[in-house]
Amino acid sequence: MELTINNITKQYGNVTVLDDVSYRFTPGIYGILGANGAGKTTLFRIICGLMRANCGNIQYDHKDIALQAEYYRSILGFLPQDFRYYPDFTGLNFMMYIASLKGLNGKIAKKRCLDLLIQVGLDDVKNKKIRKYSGGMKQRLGIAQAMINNPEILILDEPTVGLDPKERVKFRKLISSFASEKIVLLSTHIVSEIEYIADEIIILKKGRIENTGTIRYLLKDINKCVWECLVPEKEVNRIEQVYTVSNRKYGEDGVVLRLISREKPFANAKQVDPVLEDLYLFYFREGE
Ligand SMILES: Nc1ncnc2c1ncn2[C@@H]1O[C@H](COP(=O)(O)OP(=O)(O)OP(=O)(O)O)[C@@H](O)[C@H]1O
Repeated sequence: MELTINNITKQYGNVTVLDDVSYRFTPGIYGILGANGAGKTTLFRIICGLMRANCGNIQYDHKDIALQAEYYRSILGFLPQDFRYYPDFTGLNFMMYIASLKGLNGKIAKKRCLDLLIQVGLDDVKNKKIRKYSGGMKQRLGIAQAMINNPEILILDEPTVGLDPKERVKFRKLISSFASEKIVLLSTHIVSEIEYIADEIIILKKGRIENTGTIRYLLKDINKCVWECLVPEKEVNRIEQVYTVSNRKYGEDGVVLRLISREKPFANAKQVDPVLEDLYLFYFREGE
Protein backbone atom coordinates (compact mmCIF):
# COMPACT_ATOMS: atom_id res chain seq x y z
CA MET A 1 0.00 0.00 0.00
CA GLU A 2 1.29 3.45 -0.81
CA LEU A 3 0.12 7.00 -0.98
CA THR A 4 2.11 9.39 -3.10
CA ILE A 5 2.01 13.12 -3.27
CA ASN A 6 3.38 14.31 -6.57
CA ASN A 7 4.56 17.91 -7.00
CA ILE A 8 1.64 19.50 -5.16
CA THR A 9 1.47 23.26 -5.42
CA LYS A 10 -1.36 25.28 -3.91
CA GLN A 11 -1.97 28.99 -4.11
CA TYR A 12 -4.57 31.11 -2.36
CA GLY A 13 -4.84 34.11 -4.69
CA ASN A 14 -1.25 34.88 -5.50
CA VAL A 15 0.13 33.46 -2.25
CA THR A 16 1.80 30.06 -2.59
CA VAL A 17 1.15 27.96 0.53
CA LEU A 18 2.40 24.62 -0.83
CA ASP A 19 5.29 24.69 -3.20
CA ASP A 20 6.04 21.55 -5.21
CA VAL A 21 5.56 19.11 -2.34
CA SER A 22 6.28 15.44 -3.10
CA TYR A 23 6.38 12.46 -0.77
CA ARG A 24 5.76 8.74 -0.77
CA PHE A 25 3.99 7.24 2.24
CA THR A 26 4.04 3.52 3.01
CA PRO A 27 2.53 1.99 6.18
CA GLY A 28 3.75 3.77 9.28
CA ILE A 29 3.08 6.79 11.48
CA TYR A 30 4.21 10.12 10.05
CA GLY A 31 4.38 13.30 12.07
CA ILE A 32 4.04 16.54 10.13
CA LEU A 33 5.79 19.26 12.02
CA GLY A 34 5.43 22.87 11.02
CA ALA A 35 4.93 26.30 12.48
CA ASN A 36 1.56 28.08 12.21
CA GLY A 37 0.71 28.65 8.59
CA ALA A 38 3.30 26.18 7.25
CA GLY A 39 0.60 24.57 5.11
CA LYS A 40 -0.19 21.40 7.10
CA THR A 41 -3.98 21.76 7.03
CA THR A 42 -3.96 22.67 3.35
CA LEU A 43 -1.87 19.60 2.56
CA PHE A 44 -4.21 17.35 4.56
CA ARG A 45 -7.28 18.75 2.83
CA ILE A 46 -5.71 18.07 -0.56
CA ILE A 47 -4.70 14.54 0.45
CA CYS A 48 -8.28 13.93 1.58
CA GLY A 49 -9.64 15.14 -1.74
CA LEU A 50 -11.49 18.04 -0.08
CA MET A 51 -9.52 20.67 -1.94
CA ARG A 52 -7.87 20.74 -5.34
CA ALA A 53 -4.24 21.62 -5.82
CA ASN A 54 -3.20 24.06 -8.54
CA CYS A 55 -0.59 21.57 -9.74
CA GLY A 56 0.33 18.00 -8.99
CA ASN A 57 -1.70 14.98 -7.97
CA ILE A 58 -2.23 12.44 -5.19
CA GLN A 59 -2.10 8.74 -5.97
CA TYR A 60 -3.25 5.81 -3.89
CA ASP A 61 -1.63 2.60 -5.05
CA HIS A 62 -0.45 4.26 -8.26
CA LYS A 63 -3.88 5.59 -9.28
CA ASP A 64 -5.01 9.20 -9.03
CA ILE A 65 -7.41 9.57 -6.08
CA ALA A 66 -9.76 11.63 -8.27
CA LEU A 67 -10.25 8.54 -10.46
CA GLN A 68 -11.22 6.33 -7.51
CA ALA A 69 -12.98 8.91 -5.34
CA GLU A 70 -15.65 6.64 -3.85
CA TYR A 71 -13.27 3.81 -3.03
CA TYR A 72 -10.65 6.23 -1.69
CA ARG A 73 -13.22 7.81 0.65
CA SER A 74 -14.10 4.36 1.95
CA ILE A 75 -10.52 3.67 3.06
CA LEU A 76 -9.87 7.15 4.45
CA GLY A 77 -10.41 8.46 7.98
CA PHE A 78 -10.02 12.16 8.75
CA LEU A 79 -10.13 14.33 11.82
CA PRO A 80 -10.16 17.94 10.59
CA GLN A 81 -8.79 20.72 12.76
CA ASP A 82 -12.18 22.44 12.95
CA PHE A 83 -14.26 19.33 13.45
CA ARG A 84 -17.99 20.14 13.79
CA TYR A 85 -20.20 18.21 16.18
CA TYR A 86 -23.94 18.15 16.58
CA PRO A 87 -24.35 19.30 20.17
CA ASP A 88 -27.77 17.71 20.60
CA PHE A 89 -26.60 14.26 19.54
CA THR A 90 -25.32 11.85 22.14
CA GLY A 91 -21.82 10.52 21.56
CA LEU A 92 -23.22 7.15 20.48
CA ASN A 93 -25.83 8.66 18.15
CA PHE A 94 -23.18 10.82 16.57
CA MET A 95 -20.95 7.80 15.97
CA MET A 96 -23.89 5.86 14.49
CA TYR A 97 -24.62 8.82 12.22
CA ILE A 98 -21.03 8.94 10.97
CA ALA A 99 -21.08 5.14 10.55
CA SER A 100 -24.13 5.37 8.31
CA LEU A 101 -22.46 8.11 6.23
CA LYS A 102 -19.58 5.70 5.74
CA GLY A 103 -21.97 2.95 4.67
CA LEU A 104 -21.86 0.94 7.91
CA ASN A 105 -25.22 -0.09 9.28
CA GLY A 106 -26.98 -2.38 11.73
CA LYS A 107 -25.29 -4.53 14.32
CA ILE A 108 -21.84 -4.23 12.79
CA ALA A 109 -22.02 -0.43 13.01
CA LYS A 110 -23.25 -0.50 16.59
CA LYS A 111 -20.51 -2.90 17.69
CA ARG A 112 -17.83 -0.83 15.96
CA CYS A 113 -19.15 2.40 17.53
CA LEU A 114 -19.31 0.90 21.01
CA ASP A 115 -15.82 -0.62 20.70
CA LEU A 116 -14.34 2.69 19.60
CA LEU A 117 -16.11 4.61 22.34
CA ILE A 118 -14.53 2.23 24.84
CA GLN A 119 -11.11 2.63 23.23
CA VAL A 120 -11.23 6.42 23.47
CA GLY A 121 -12.59 6.29 27.02
CA LEU A 122 -16.07 7.65 26.29
CA ASP A 123 -18.04 4.53 27.16
CA ASP A 124 -19.50 5.97 30.36
CA VAL A 125 -20.70 9.18 28.64
CA LYS A 126 -21.85 7.66 25.35
CA ASN A 127 -25.50 8.47 26.10
CA LYS A 128 -24.82 12.06 27.14
CA LYS A 129 -25.37 14.94 24.74
CA ILE A 130 -22.20 16.23 23.14
CA ARG A 131 -22.96 19.75 24.37
CA LYS A 132 -22.11 18.44 27.85
CA TYR A 133 -18.73 17.04 26.79
CA SER A 134 -15.47 18.73 27.75
CA GLY A 135 -13.05 19.86 25.01
CA GLY A 136 -10.95 16.73 25.53
CA MET A 137 -14.01 14.47 25.28
CA LYS A 138 -15.08 16.12 22.02
CA GLN A 139 -11.59 15.67 20.64
CA ARG A 140 -11.63 11.97 21.59
CA LEU A 141 -14.99 11.60 19.86
CA GLY A 142 -13.41 13.22 16.79
CA ILE A 143 -10.60 10.67 16.86
CA ALA A 144 -13.10 7.81 17.25
CA GLN A 145 -15.23 8.95 14.29
CA ALA A 146 -12.12 9.17 12.08
CA MET A 147 -11.43 5.49 12.80
CA ILE A 148 -14.95 4.23 12.30
CA ASN A 149 -14.42 2.54 8.93
CA ASN A 150 -11.13 0.98 10.08
CA PRO A 151 -9.38 3.15 7.48
CA GLU A 152 -6.22 2.21 5.62
CA ILE A 153 -5.22 5.87 5.71
CA LEU A 154 -5.87 7.88 8.85
CA ILE A 155 -5.26 11.62 8.81
CA LEU A 156 -5.43 13.56 12.05
CA ASP A 157 -5.01 17.34 12.05
CA GLU A 158 -3.86 18.44 15.52
CA PRO A 159 -5.45 15.43 17.24
CA THR A 160 -4.08 16.15 20.70
CA VAL A 161 -5.42 19.70 21.03
CA GLY A 162 -7.41 19.88 24.27
CA LEU A 163 -6.23 16.52 25.60
CA ASP A 164 -4.72 16.40 29.08
CA PRO A 165 -1.48 14.42 29.63
CA LYS A 166 -3.33 11.24 30.59
CA GLU A 167 -5.55 11.46 27.53
CA ARG A 168 -2.47 12.01 25.37
CA VAL A 169 -0.89 8.81 26.63
CA LYS A 170 -4.11 6.94 25.82
CA PHE A 171 -4.20 8.54 22.39
CA ARG A 172 -0.65 7.41 21.65
CA LYS A 173 -1.44 3.86 22.70
CA LEU A 174 -4.60 3.84 20.59
CA ILE A 175 -2.82 5.08 17.48
CA SER A 176 0.12 2.73 17.94
CA SER A 177 -2.14 -0.29 18.26
CA PHE A 178 -4.24 0.83 15.31
CA ALA A 179 -1.39 1.72 12.98
CA SER A 180 0.14 -1.56 11.92
CA GLU A 181 -0.09 -1.92 8.14
CA LYS A 182 -1.77 1.48 7.87
CA ILE A 183 -0.69 4.94 6.90
CA VAL A 184 -1.23 7.43 9.70
CA LEU A 185 -0.46 11.11 9.17
CA LEU A 186 -0.75 13.49 12.05
CA SER A 187 0.14 17.09 12.58
CA THR A 188 0.81 18.71 15.89
CA HIS A 189 2.55 21.65 17.44
CA ILE A 190 3.40 19.55 20.47
CA VAL A 191 6.85 18.34 19.60
CA SER A 192 6.96 15.67 22.32
CA GLU A 193 3.82 14.09 20.86
CA ILE A 194 5.57 13.38 17.61
CA GLU A 195 8.75 12.33 19.36
CA TYR A 196 6.92 9.48 21.07
CA ILE A 197 4.69 8.29 18.34
CA ALA A 198 5.99 8.96 14.83
CA ASP A 199 8.18 6.56 12.85
CA GLU A 200 9.09 9.36 10.53
CA ILE A 201 8.94 13.13 10.72
CA ILE A 202 8.28 15.56 7.90
CA ILE A 203 9.33 19.11 8.56
CA LEU A 204 7.18 21.50 6.56
CA LYS A 205 8.35 25.07 6.40
CA LYS A 206 6.65 27.81 4.41
CA GLY A 207 4.98 25.26 2.14
CA ARG A 208 8.08 23.21 1.35
CA ILE A 209 9.41 19.99 2.82
CA GLU A 210 12.52 21.12 4.62
CA ASN A 211 13.69 17.73 5.87
CA THR A 212 12.38 14.23 6.56
CA GLY A 213 13.53 11.18 8.42
CA THR A 214 13.49 9.34 11.71
CA ILE A 215 14.07 11.41 14.82
CA ARG A 216 17.50 9.90 15.21
CA TYR A 217 18.40 10.87 11.65
CA LEU A 218 17.06 14.40 11.99
CA LEU A 219 18.78 14.97 15.28
CA LYS A 220 22.11 14.26 13.60
CA ASP A 221 21.73 17.70 12.00
CA ILE A 222 22.16 19.37 15.34
CA ASN A 223 24.44 16.86 16.99
CA LYS A 224 27.19 18.77 18.85
CA CYS A 225 25.21 22.00 18.41
CA VAL A 226 23.24 22.06 21.67
CA TRP A 227 24.85 23.65 24.72
CA GLU A 228 24.06 24.50 28.29
CA CYS A 229 25.81 27.40 29.96
CA LEU A 230 25.45 29.45 33.11
CA VAL A 231 25.17 33.18 32.41
CA PRO A 232 24.38 36.26 34.54
CA GLU A 233 20.68 37.16 34.47
CA LYS A 234 21.35 40.62 33.04
CA GLU A 235 23.01 39.04 29.96
CA VAL A 236 20.04 36.82 29.02
CA ASN A 237 18.26 39.25 26.68
CA ARG A 238 21.44 40.13 24.83
CA ILE A 239 22.35 36.46 24.35
CA GLU A 240 18.85 35.65 23.09
CA GLN A 241 19.29 38.25 20.35
CA VAL A 242 22.29 36.29 19.07
CA TYR A 243 21.45 32.63 19.74
CA THR A 244 18.44 30.35 19.49
CA VAL A 245 17.64 29.59 23.12
CA SER A 246 15.47 26.57 23.82
CA ASN A 247 15.32 26.82 27.60
CA ARG A 248 16.10 29.06 30.58
CA LYS A 249 16.50 27.73 34.10
CA TYR A 250 16.80 30.35 36.82
CA GLY A 251 19.07 29.54 39.77
CA GLU A 252 20.87 31.33 42.57
CA ASP A 253 24.11 31.68 40.58
CA GLY A 254 22.51 32.95 37.39
CA VAL A 255 20.56 31.46 34.51
CA VAL A 256 21.29 28.16 32.78
CA LEU A 257 20.55 28.64 29.11
CA ARG A 258 20.09 25.81 26.66
CA LEU A 259 21.05 27.10 23.27
CA ILE A 260 21.73 25.96 19.75
CA SER A 261 24.94 27.00 18.08
CA ARG A 262 27.35 25.43 15.59
CA GLU A 263 30.29 26.99 17.51
CA LYS A 264 30.94 26.73 21.22
CA PRO A 265 29.17 29.88 22.45
CA PHE A 266 31.01 30.46 25.76
CA ALA A 267 34.06 29.02 27.45
CA ASN A 268 31.89 27.46 30.19
CA ALA A 269 29.35 25.94 27.76
CA LYS A 270 28.79 22.20 28.03
CA GLN A 271 27.63 20.14 25.08
CA VAL A 272 24.34 18.26 25.68
CA ASP A 273 22.36 15.73 23.67
CA PRO A 274 19.84 17.31 21.31
CA VAL A 275 16.11 16.60 21.59
CA LEU A 276 13.37 17.20 19.05
CA GLU A 277 12.35 20.48 20.63
CA ASP A 278 15.86 21.84 19.96
CA LEU A 279 15.51 20.72 16.37
CA TYR A 280 12.14 22.41 16.03
CA LEU A 281 13.61 25.68 17.23
CA PHE A 282 16.55 25.23 14.94
CA TYR A 283 14.19 25.03 11.96
CA PHE A 284 11.59 27.51 13.16
CA ARG A 285 13.52 30.27 14.81
CA GLU A 286 11.38 32.94 16.40
CA GLY A 287 9.84 35.28 13.87
CA GLU A 288 10.29 32.86 10.96
N1 LIG B 1 -9.02 29.68 2.44
C1 LIG B 1 -7.89 30.39 2.54
N2 LIG B 1 -7.72 31.53 1.85
C2 LIG B 1 -6.59 32.24 1.91
N3 LIG B 1 -5.51 31.88 2.65
C3 LIG B 1 -5.61 30.76 3.37
C4 LIG B 1 -6.79 29.94 3.36
N4 LIG B 1 -6.60 28.88 4.16
C5 LIG B 1 -5.33 29.02 4.66
N5 LIG B 1 -4.75 30.13 4.19
C6 LIG B 1 -3.37 30.58 4.47
O1 LIG B 1 -2.50 29.56 3.97
C7 LIG B 1 -1.39 29.37 4.84
C8 LIG B 1 -1.31 27.91 5.25
O2 LIG B 1 -2.43 27.62 6.09
P1 LIG B 1 -2.66 26.19 6.74
O3 LIG B 1 -3.91 26.28 7.56
O4 LIG B 1 -2.59 25.15 5.69
O5 LIG B 1 -1.37 26.07 7.66
P2 LIG B 1 -1.12 25.17 8.96
O6 LIG B 1 0.29 24.73 8.86
O7 LIG B 1 -2.15 24.11 9.06
O8 LIG B 1 -1.30 26.23 10.11
P3 LIG B 1 -1.91 26.02 11.60
O9 LIG B 1 -0.95 25.15 12.31
O10 LIG B 1 -1.94 27.42 12.13
O11 LIG B 1 -3.26 25.43 11.42
C9 LIG B 1 -1.59 30.35 5.99
O12 LIG B 1 -0.84 31.50 5.75
C10 LIG B 1 -3.07 30.66 5.95
O13 LIG B 1 -3.32 31.96 6.43
